[in-house]
Amino acid sequence: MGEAAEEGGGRGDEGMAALLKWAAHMGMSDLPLPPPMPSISSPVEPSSSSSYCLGRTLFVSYFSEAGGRGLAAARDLVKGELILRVPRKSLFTTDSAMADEKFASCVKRHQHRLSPTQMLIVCLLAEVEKGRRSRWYPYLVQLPRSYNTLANFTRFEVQAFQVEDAIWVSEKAVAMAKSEWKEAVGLMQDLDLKPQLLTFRSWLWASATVSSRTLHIPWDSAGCLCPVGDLFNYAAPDEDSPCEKSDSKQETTSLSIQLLEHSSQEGTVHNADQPDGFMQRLTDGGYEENMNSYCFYARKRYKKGEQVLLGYGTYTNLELLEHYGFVLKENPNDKAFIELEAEVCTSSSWPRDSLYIQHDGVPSFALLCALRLWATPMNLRRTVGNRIYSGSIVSVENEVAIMKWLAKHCTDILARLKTTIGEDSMLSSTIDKMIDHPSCLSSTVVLPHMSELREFFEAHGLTMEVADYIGMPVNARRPLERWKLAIQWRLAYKKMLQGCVFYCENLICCLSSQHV
Ligand SMILES: C[S@@+](CC[C@H](N)C(=O)[O-])C[C@H]1O[C@@H](n2cnc3c(N)ncnc32)[C@H](O)[C@@H]1O
Repeated sequence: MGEAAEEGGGRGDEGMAALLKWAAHMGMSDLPLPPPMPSISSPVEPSSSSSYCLGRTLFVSYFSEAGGRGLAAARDLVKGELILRVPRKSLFTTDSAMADEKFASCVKRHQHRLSPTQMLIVCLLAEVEKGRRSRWYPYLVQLPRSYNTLANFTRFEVQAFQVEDAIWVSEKAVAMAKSEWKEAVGLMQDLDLKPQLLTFRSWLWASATVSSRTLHIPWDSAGCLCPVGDLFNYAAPDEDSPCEKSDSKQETTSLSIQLLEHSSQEGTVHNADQPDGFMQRLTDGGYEENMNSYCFYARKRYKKGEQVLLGYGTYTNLELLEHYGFVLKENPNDKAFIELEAEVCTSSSWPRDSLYIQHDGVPSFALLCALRLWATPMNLRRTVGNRIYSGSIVSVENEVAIMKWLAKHCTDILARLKTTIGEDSMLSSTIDKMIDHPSCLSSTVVLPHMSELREFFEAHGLTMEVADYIGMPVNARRPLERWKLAIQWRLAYKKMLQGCVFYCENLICCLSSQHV
């Protein structure tokens, strides 16, 4: 997308200022209700202090450690208060594009063959083609130019995951993107889109835009693109928030903000029991029919200048990578799936996806139950079944046996993976240096990683020697970033397994001393 912004950057200050001016014109506001008179409104206006300011509440800023470009609090914010309202007319949906009759009649001929998400992707590409004629032009030019979602990973980058499960998920994401593109090409040709927009590359861009930026709306399962509202970066949902613990995700919307359970006329609900004076909301955003707008609320207190974050949903690191193109260093919802003997899975009725190691190294409840049952002699399983399902251990012997088995199993898996935790950490910081200082390669390269580095260069048609001499090519930045993401992912995976070994060894120690 020639004119779109670099992720986290933008087409300079002017582009962002133009977007915010456009947002003000479209009626975006930090006020709960549309003001009665335009003259006394407080729209999202570039203020005199900063052209990046949205009304009195938010401003666009850059956060190198959490998401790049994002939104910050322009004043102290109270938990639960409305911070941004985006009117329906500025949301980009399939419906918006279908307002054009010629476009709509062409699309309808293909509609039954394409999913709602494919339709939205086509609509986005058609809107991009309009260039300056598009109503959303100031928004479209601020979209990232490229993404690091899984479907963009090359063969080398996919192999860098090392773990079979992750490789399989990535290959599936790449294959899915290709087949969805092939299904949609006929419609795009009928719409007479420019050849440049018919390519798989353009499709990947548009589908990653939809995957990483859409919000849930009740009338279209593909969701909507929400200008300015999609500048909020992600923080994992708080562990104490009841609905955010839920595993359920919106299938097709990516910033999967569930609908607000209720909303008052003013958009905030007073509740004397809450320290902040606001009813605790179940979510931090949603489409509100009575406001005819997408509304965003502060999920917690924010100090002036702090980044304001949104909980898109509960995701593992692999899911974050698949849909959004990033991983969290500390992700309380991350999970490590390990190979299990068929009998472990069949010995209990727990679904396979509930058998995993948690981010802190502790085996999931279901995994513990399944292992306890598996380690119980067949003829006793029925007798102890109830105890196991209520979370109790069967016996010290049984518990020690499964802990020993699990610790050994994790150790064996770690030993089979090509690199160690230490090597991955070093490689990750080497890549950081290569990204930051592409011209001084030889001083940044650390010897243990020569073979993987060599493979990286070969995958990009370079030799180490040439790259060392001329430095990293500028266009290697994105591949380096994706490679680093794969390494960060496998590092987090290995740490979970190592954490599990520690957990098991500790428990064995405790149980053995108690038993004695
Ligand atoms: C809805 S957009 C948020 C705004 C985005 N930073 C921008 O510049 O347009 C979601 C994207 O922001 C980035 N992002 C959001 N939260 C992040 C986080 N906690 N860490 C790293 N990247 C994040 C990811 O690239 C993700 O796909």
